[in-house]
Amino acid sequence: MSGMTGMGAAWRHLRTDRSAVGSRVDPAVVRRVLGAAVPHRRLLAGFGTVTVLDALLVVVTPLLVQRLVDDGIVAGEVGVIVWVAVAIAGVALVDAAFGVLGGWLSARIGEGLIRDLRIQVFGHVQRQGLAFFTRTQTGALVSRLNNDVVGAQRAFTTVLSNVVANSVSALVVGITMLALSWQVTLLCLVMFPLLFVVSRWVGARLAVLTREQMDGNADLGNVMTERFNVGGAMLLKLFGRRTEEDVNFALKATRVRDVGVRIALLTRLFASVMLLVPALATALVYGVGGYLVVRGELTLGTLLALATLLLRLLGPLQGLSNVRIDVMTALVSFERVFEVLDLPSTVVERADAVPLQFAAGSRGVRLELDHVGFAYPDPATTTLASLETVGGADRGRGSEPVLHDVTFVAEPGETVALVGPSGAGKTTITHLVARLYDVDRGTVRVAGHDVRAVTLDSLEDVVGYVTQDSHMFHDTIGANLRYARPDATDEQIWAALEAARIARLVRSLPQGLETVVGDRGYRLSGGERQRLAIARLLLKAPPLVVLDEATAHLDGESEQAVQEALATALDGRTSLVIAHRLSTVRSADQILVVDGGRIVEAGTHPELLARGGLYAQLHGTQLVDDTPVTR
Ligand SMILES: Nc1ncnc2c1ncn2[C@@H]1O[C@H](COP(=O)(O)OP(=O)(O)OP(=O)(O)O)[C@@H](O)[C@H]1O
Repeated sequence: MSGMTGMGAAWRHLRTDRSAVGSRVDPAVVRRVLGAAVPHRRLLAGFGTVTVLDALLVVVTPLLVQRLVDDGIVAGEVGVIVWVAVAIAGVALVDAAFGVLGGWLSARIGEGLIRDLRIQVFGHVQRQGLAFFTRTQTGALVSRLNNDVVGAQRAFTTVLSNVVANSVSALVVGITMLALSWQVTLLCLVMFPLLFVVSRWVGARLAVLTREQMDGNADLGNVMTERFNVGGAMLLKLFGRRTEEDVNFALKATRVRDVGVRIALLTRLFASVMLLVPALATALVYGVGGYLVVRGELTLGTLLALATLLLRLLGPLQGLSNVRIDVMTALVSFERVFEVLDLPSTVVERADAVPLQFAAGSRGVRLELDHVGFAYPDPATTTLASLETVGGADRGRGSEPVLHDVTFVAEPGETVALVGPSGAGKTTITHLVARLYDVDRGTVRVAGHDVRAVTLDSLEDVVGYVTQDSHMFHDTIGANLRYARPDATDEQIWAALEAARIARLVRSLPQGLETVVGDRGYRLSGGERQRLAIARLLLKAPPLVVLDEATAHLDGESEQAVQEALATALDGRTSLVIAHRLSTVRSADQILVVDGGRIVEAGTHPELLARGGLYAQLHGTQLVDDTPVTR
């Protein structure tokens, strides 16, 4: 460690984004960072000790060289030569051992810190309300979880080793050199300011270029991720924009190339200066020192020791000149992580929340919406601007109310169908049932309890959702199903698959339950995916089911399979269904017609038809006639 290359360390600093340096050190952030380090204090103490001892070793070898030359070679004492040479080897061994030990300790501290921060951020993000995820760009969030957390860790251990090791080394080397020959030392030190001037100049320019390069690369990355997925690629093909896309991409790639070339040029310049200054200083040491040796004012050994020490001063001095950048960069990374940790969730479990109780095996639970009013939360409160998908132009503007005075009751075991024009608020109503969002006015009650008064886990156990595009993780069919019920036996899983009319397909797959599905796995058709989601729901067996019926036309056979599976899933449960099919509304106990966020009509199919209102209009245009032609 003591032989650290000044060049590598200096270069890393130059590439550091200096935008952080202008900001102020926030004592609160510093306190939190220290708090995060507390669990690792023993390792930190060990790391500090090893670093200091290692830094002290920097001067030992040059001093041994002095003895070797003066007392051994010049004096013709072979014994001394052997003794000192062995000692030099010993120091090298100890140095190497300290290097390994220090590296291990710093990795333990750093990786431990990453682990702690990752677990905290993951847990916190998981508990965010749905509003957070509708606004947040997944890439930006994942990068925050990966890069910033790693950045915080790296900066933290860098600051530690930089400040401690470099201060001790610079101090010890400086004092030793002065003690050996203050004249030569002062003369050499005159050269060093030149190094700082150049490195600052290059650093300032590189900071700007580095940022440009990062932005440029991120830009390229975004273009690719947005277009190289099924949705984006489809859009590209449907609108025939290939040539424009090529040109746009080429422009961005050119920008990245130009910045890259300029960075390379500055790098070479910097490298040359970094080599030149010590070389000139060495020339000075040998020139002036050699003269002093001839005049008998300096021994040959001392001259050689000075020359060696000089080179060992470079790295620590360079490192110390960048301590502020290191500290600020570390704090900025930490701040960005803390920013995510401090974002409050829109849906929070009350401290006095109780588990939602319902009689096991009951025919569903009662669902009641009581004068519910709702507006989607203001984007400013749901996510961080830096994590948003859109420009955030609507931040802070608040949202218009989407639901007004919505009141209805679904008795245990009843099916309530929601129908209405697009954008009327049907999906929004379903979101309020499992508290994906909180109401602004009125109350949502499940089994007689206000959903805000019960624990989120117990509420999630009671309510099951099957959406049009139910998500499957990139995992096996078995694992996806067990997500609903980890202790399910294979028999129970097959029973659920059977009931969801998908068992035959799973059996026909070569790997059966072990078949990997999801984004990058086996391509399930719309109908298959929905039936698998129904099987998952059946395993969970919630007494209240929220269902968004498929609007897409499936082929006759899957259509019938999905309908049968749904009939099984809803049987004996309370259900709230966004209905798109005639068969569903006909069999529903109650149909609610939603328009402009209000329930404008309610009743059974014949009642509403007879009324001749909005339902009668929608009936002909919006509902898929899937009733078998038996009449
Ligand atoms: N996450 C959201 N943030 C802000 N506004 C939203 C959000 N989701 C939906 N809206 C708005 O709320 C209103 C109701 O939307 P909702 O999705 O509930 O309608 P819907 O009846 O289910 O429509 P569709 O049948 O087309 O799915 C719409 O004006 C919509 O733009």
